[in-house]
Amino acid sequence: MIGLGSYGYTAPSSKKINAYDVPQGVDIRGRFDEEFAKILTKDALQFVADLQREFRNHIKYAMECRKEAKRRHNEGALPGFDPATRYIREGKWTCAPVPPAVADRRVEITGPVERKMIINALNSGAKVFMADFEDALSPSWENLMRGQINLKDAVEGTITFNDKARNRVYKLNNEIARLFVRPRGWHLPEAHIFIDGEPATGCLVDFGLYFYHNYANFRNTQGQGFGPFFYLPKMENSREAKIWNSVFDKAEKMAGIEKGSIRATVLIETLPAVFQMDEILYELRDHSVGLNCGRWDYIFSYVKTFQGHPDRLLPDRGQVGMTQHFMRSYSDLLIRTCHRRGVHAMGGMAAQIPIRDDPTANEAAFELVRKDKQREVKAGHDGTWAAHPGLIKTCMEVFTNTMGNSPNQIETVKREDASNLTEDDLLQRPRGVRTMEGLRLNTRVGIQYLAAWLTGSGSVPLYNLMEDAATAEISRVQIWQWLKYGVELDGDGLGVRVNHVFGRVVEEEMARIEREVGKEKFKKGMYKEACKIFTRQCTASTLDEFLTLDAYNYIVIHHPKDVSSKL
Ligand SMILES: CC(=O)SCCNC(=O)CCNC(=O)[C@H](O)C(C)(C)COP(=O)(O)OP(=O)(O)OC[C@H]1O[C@@H](n2cnc3c(N)ncnc32)[C@H](O)[C@@H]1OP(=O)(O)O
Ligand SMILES: O=CC(=O)O
Ligand SMILES: [Mg+2]
Repeated sequence: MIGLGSYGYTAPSSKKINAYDVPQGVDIRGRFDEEFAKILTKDALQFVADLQREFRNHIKYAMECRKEAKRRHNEGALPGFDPATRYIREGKWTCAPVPPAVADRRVEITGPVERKMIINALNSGAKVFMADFEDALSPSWENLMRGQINLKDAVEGTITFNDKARNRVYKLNNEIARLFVRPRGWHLPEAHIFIDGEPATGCLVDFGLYFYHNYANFRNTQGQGFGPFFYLPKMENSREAKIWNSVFDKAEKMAGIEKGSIRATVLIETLPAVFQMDEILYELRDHSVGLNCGRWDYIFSYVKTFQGHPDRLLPDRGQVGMTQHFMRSYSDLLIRTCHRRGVHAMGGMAAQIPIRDDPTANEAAFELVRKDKQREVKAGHDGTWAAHPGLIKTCMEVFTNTMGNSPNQIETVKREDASNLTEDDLLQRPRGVRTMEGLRLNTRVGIQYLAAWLTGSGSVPLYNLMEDAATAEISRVQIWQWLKYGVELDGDGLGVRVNHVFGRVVEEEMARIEREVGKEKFKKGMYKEACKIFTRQCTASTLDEFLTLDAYNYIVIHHPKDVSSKL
């Protein structure tokens, strides 16, 4: 059952009785399940509702400020450093000391909050596992609630998974990675939970439920007295970090734990945020464990921020790597900023994954990952991300070759040279060409990713690369930008204009997808719906803010009748 566009903002029916035991003003519209009810307890929901009520206006204001910044950028303004907060950038202050439990983060594995993957990731040999409610997860009610159950079992140490088909039981090793959790971004609603007649804020649901059920166990078993630990995505301004800081203060108070127990790494993955790194750390200085280069969303954000600037069009997606001047400058400045403030400067995700059936291609993929990690560690990053357990050993070797036994490079690589980086360096136009193959690949990847997302998978392997919401966004906005400005594909020598061929490209790539995945899977999957959503967004006169916001309407499923009929 698909609730097409149904989450709206309608008030909950006063007659309906919830099977979940909810506090006043809270209405659960997702399917009832006895297992989910152990997460959606009255006390936990009360905590989420308290967060929602205290912070909803701050969040609304922050989202309005995003719109205002967008308006300025669309009128031609460039993002830059804020003169009003120069005193923070130039001031001598540091963040709270790094908790011993997470001093060494040289390799972090990431993955959705799926049961088997959580066990595999915690056992992978990585120092940290970032469990993802965000880029790697399709936020269906089932995925979110099961994700919470899985994390609770993981923190309790009791998580197991029985793969009956393969006759294999998964359980935790004695040594496991430290757990970080990434809630959704500020912009996403949770349409299965209404609070005072409005959908809850997605990230407050993710954070609130996880924190409520796990803080005590986590601090005892994982955090050596600190924690829980979080990754915070997609922020654009330090005012958004300030809200998180207040959320953490409130959570610590509720739990009766010391201020500064909760720690978070902020992803710098929007273009406006690169000019706010000091300010973001400053707001979170009691709760920070660093920043991370979220390179894929950053590239997406470059296009989004410059949607009104036809002189800043991107070349093919495959050419926008970390060695482009604007990307290298961002990583260098992030390292300098973090180390000056005493916290980790984390690298990002190379998209290559192991290729099982082709040893030569596999070695080439590993070599690309190796090079990317060498660049990161030599630049001064304290750790990096791996998409797959098969890559941990390689990443670990590269970081250990340079860092030896030191847990990080915070005190040893200061990168003062990066203090000379200017706004021009951070905004420099990416170089490269645009090709028909680039257009075709964007189309094929975008549609297949969205089809997977609509059917519950938020990260998938496509053409030997990891694809998730952030990488798919690049494919979408790149096509949008090329169409909007009638770009000529200059890399093939054919001089074809994108808007003359896009319709035909979509048809041909859909046919190719059908051939590649097979008729049966194509028919059963949501490829046609995905194609409709994707092409609508690519051809829209105004750029949609997020691919997943519109697509979310297709995965919202309300169950009021099922619930009341059970009573
Ligand atoms: C831009 C960003 O935000 S990056 C961060 C968000 N993105 C991610 O986290 C992506 C994480 N990676 C993945 O989801 C997966 O690696 C994929 C989808 C890219 C590839 O997955 P698969 O095709 O299943 O990989 P493959 O078949 O090689 O998996 C082999 C084994 O490794 C496991 N595995 C693969 N990736 C992971 C992972 N990230 N964490 C834990 N286990 C993993 C599989 O579950 C499988 O386990 P099994 O042998 O016990 O059955
Ligand atoms: O979240 C990470 C990114 O690269 O985007
Ligand atoms: Mg991201």
